[in-house]
Order: sequence, then structure tokens, then C-alpha cells
Amino acid sequence: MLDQTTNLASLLNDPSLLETRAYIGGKWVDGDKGTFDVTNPARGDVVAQVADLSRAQVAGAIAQAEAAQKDWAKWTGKERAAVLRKWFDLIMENQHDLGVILTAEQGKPLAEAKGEIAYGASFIEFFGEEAKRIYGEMIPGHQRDKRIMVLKQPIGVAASITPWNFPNAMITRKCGPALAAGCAFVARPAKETPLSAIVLGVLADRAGIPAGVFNVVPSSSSSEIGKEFCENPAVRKLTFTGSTEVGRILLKQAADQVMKCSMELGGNAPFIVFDDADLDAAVEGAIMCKFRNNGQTCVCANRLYVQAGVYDEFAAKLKTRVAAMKVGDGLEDGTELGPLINHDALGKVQEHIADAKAKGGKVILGGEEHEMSGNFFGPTIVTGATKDMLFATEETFGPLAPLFKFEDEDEVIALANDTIFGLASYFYAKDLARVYKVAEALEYGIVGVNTGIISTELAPFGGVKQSGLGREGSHHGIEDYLEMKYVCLSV
Ligand SMILES: NC(=O)c1ccc[n+]([C@@H]2O[C@H](COP(=O)([O-])OP(=O)(O)OC[C@H]3O[C@@H](n4cnc5c(N)ncnc54)[C@H](O)[C@@H]3O)[C@@H](O)[C@H]2O)c1
Ligand SMILES: O=C[C@H](O)CS(=O)(=O)O
Repeated sequence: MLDQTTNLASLLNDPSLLETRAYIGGKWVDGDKGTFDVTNPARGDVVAQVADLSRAQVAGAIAQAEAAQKDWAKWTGKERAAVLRKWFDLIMENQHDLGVILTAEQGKPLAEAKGEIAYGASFIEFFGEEAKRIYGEMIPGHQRDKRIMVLKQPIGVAASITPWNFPNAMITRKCGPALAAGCAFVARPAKETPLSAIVLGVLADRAGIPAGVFNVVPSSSSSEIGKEFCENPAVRKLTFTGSTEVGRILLKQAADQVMKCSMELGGNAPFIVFDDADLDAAVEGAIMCKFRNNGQTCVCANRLYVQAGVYDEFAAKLKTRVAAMKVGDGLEDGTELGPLINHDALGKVQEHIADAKAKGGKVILGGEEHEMSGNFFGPTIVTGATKDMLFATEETFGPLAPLFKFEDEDEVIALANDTIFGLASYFYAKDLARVYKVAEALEYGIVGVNTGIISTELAPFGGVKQSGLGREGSHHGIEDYLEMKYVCLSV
């Protein structure tokens, strides 16, 4: 752990952005349960003490959202678009400060954090524009005196539960379409990273988003607040991003109200390198795909499959590049790999490495705790990976790259699809017939071809199998916050 304290306010151009209270009904609210600590995962020091809300306070926020939503839904799409654009502008004007806040509580390098702020803001920008394009339909009647009208109307109050790994973008990817559709929104951020959510409330307020339309309810309790979201009849939509394990719990809880749910869940991405790939491009793609956010990303490569003829060359090239990556404090220039979020996360990486070694895997780089200790762990590459090793079926969520060897297309497609997950997948190849065959055969919601980065607000992001329900981003993303109404007119 680094022996340095984080005076977060002193690092900001606008210290007033560092808010620690809840944002409910346009007001800043203290927590009935006092506060909980937010720590810097690189330094271990407390960077803020944040309002710890009770379930009753969250119920109050839902009531305020329900009341505000009725008027918000009467705004025209164009009016909602204008205020969302202002919100986007304010987020981008304060990109540096929001990035510093994000790095201080989550640990990722500042350059990545600022990149997340821009990525997160793009969902506000995009769906602000989509607010003007929520079209209905007129369908020719089934009888001479009948006319069929289809309306798209906001679903009502949407509640979100989001993870610590992308504490800005995972919220804006939801509240962007929700507010554009005319919904009101109650966000419960991860207890590890509440500041990035609260500051979105600060800027929503400055942008003129009406009181009660966007609310942030930090709490150290997760299950209790989740139950409130699932049991409160005023909540009409639950939108969750996190592990498949928690997604299952929430779906079961939401079933009692037959609540509409969006689920962005766990992944186990295969990254396949064929023998006709551009190996240098594949190495760069693997670096970005595996080590973004230090591997703590749902779409990170979890399994790297390399065709036998290029396996040794790829392993050597990857080792050289990864060995040169700088591990350090995300607030320091030049850092490429920050700390893991906590020691449990580090323990999972160590568990996967020990398991692989016990089953014949060979660590060709890293594998040990980093000299900076604490939550730091050096990037690691394991060769001789086999499908009986833990990382073949479990999400490592850390800087560990296991290299599996394969012989042919059919073998690697079967290996890649042999998982309960189906979020992202990637492969590098040049032959067009191979590209079509493999892209169509992979059982994933997302396929990256000759690229390791697929994230954009313009595309429908989401998983199949046990990686989720629904899509976020693209014009499809707003549908999850709309109800379709059929009006039968007798004229
Ligand atoms: N598909 C995606 O878009 C996406 C994006 C980011 C992360 N993820 C997944 O999230 C996981 C990592 O994030 P994490 O460790 O925060 O996941 P997690 O599921 O442990 O927690 C996610 C959120 O749910 C809350 N939570 C935990 N238990 C709960 C309960 N019983 N009721 C209500 N809320 C509860 C947590 O406090 C947190 O805010 C990984 O599996 C990753 O793949 C998926
Ligand atoms: O961790 C999962 C996020 O969805 C990452 S991203 O959307 O691909 O940036």
C-alpha cells in the first residue's frame, strides 16, 4: 500500500464537486445511519465519509421520484433533450475533476478514468438526442371503423444498482435512456465508489434537471436497498449491472411484482488468435482487452486461445509487452495498471494462479504480489492453460492472462462456447470465410473481430445466456424504459 494520504478536494479544480451527501428530490440529505468510509484502493486511506441511507430514506426517494416523474413525462422530447445536453456539457467541462474523483475511489489510472467520464457522458448525449425520436405507430384497422394506434410511453420510476468497476458509465448507460424516455431515476451506487454517482447529481442539479427526476441514494447496505427496489410498487423498472450471482437474487426478488428488469451480468470472454492473424495487432488487442481497468472489466478477455502454429510466438510477444507495463498509483502520470479494488479481488487472482500451477500451468510472467503490496498485483501470464483450471469457467476479474492452445476452428468454437456466460468474445483472423463462420458461431452478445475494444454508446451492449437480459446503448437501449400501448379507436 502506498504511504500517502489523498486530500481529494485539493486535487480538484472545483472542490464543490466533492459532495458526500445523498441527492433526493433536488436536496442534499444526510444519512439516517450516519456515514460510511470510501477508501483509496491504492493508498488505503479514507478519501471521504459518505451519507449512509436507511431503507426508509430510499423509500422516500422513490416517492419523490414517482411524484416528479408525472410532470417530467409531460415535457416534450425536445425539452428533455435540451436539459440532457446541458448535463452532458457540464460533465465534459468537469471531465478532469470527475476523473480524479473516480480514480481516488476506484483506483484506475487517471487517463482511463477520464476516458470513462467521456464514455459515460456519451450515453447522456446520445439518448438526449434519442428523446426526440420516440416514435409511435398508426396501423391500418382490422375493421372499417377501427384505427390502431401504438403509443410509446415512459415506464415510470426506474431504480438502478451498479458495480464499482465503472462507477460513472454504468449509471449513465442507464439514466441516459431512462430520463430521455421520461422516466425518473433512483441510483444506488456500489458502496466502494459512491462519489462518482453523487457528483452526477451535483451536475444534474446545475443542468436544471427537475428535482426528483434523478436521485442518488448511497448506502452501505446492498441487500436491504435491493429489497426496497424490488418490493416497492412505485418502482416499475429495475436495472442492474453486476455479477450473475447477484443478478439471480434480484430477478427472484423482482418476480413477485413481475417487475421489468434489465440485467448486465458477468462474463467469461474468449480471446481467440488464429494462425492467419496479424500477431502484433493481436498482441495490442489482447493488452487492451485483458488489462483495461487492470482486468476488472466485464468484457475483459478471461481466456486467451492461440492456434498451435503461432502459440509460442504470440506468448513471447505478449510477455515482452506486458512486462513493460507500469504498475502504480492511478493518480500518478504514466501508470498503466492501478491496484485491484480490494484484497478479496487480489485473493481471487492468486487462487486462479495457484490452481493453474497445481494443474500443470506455467507462469511465464508475474504470479507474485507486487512490491508495492496492498492491493497491487503484477500482471501475470500463464501458459499451458487447460479447461479444468478455474479461470476456464470463473471470471478472474484481475490482471491474469491464461493462454490456451488449440488446433482448429471447430475445436476452439466449442471451447469458447463451453461456458454459462455469453457477454463478449473476440478473435483475430484475416480469412473472410473464417471471420463469418466464427462470428456467427460464437454464442455471445458481442463479438469483436480484429479489435479488443468494443465499447461505444452507438452499439447494443449486452449478453446472452447467463450474462444478462436486455441491451444498453444504441437506439435499442431506450426501449427498456418504454411501455408500448395499443389504442383501438372506433371512428
Ligand atoms: N455486463 C456488464 O455490463 C457488467 C458491467 C460491469 C460489471 N459487471 C459484472 O459485475 C461484477 C463485478 O462487480 P461487483 O463485484 O460490484 O458485482 P456484485 O454483483 O457483487 O455487486 C454489484 C452491485 O450489486 C450490489 N449488491 C450486491 N449484493 C446485492 C444484493 N443481494 N441485493 C442488491 N444489491 C446487491 C453491490 O453492492 C453492487 O452495488 C462482475 O461479475 C462483472 O462481470 C458486468
Ligand atoms: O465492465 C463492464 C463495462 O460494461 C465495461 S465497458 O462498457 O465495455 O466499458
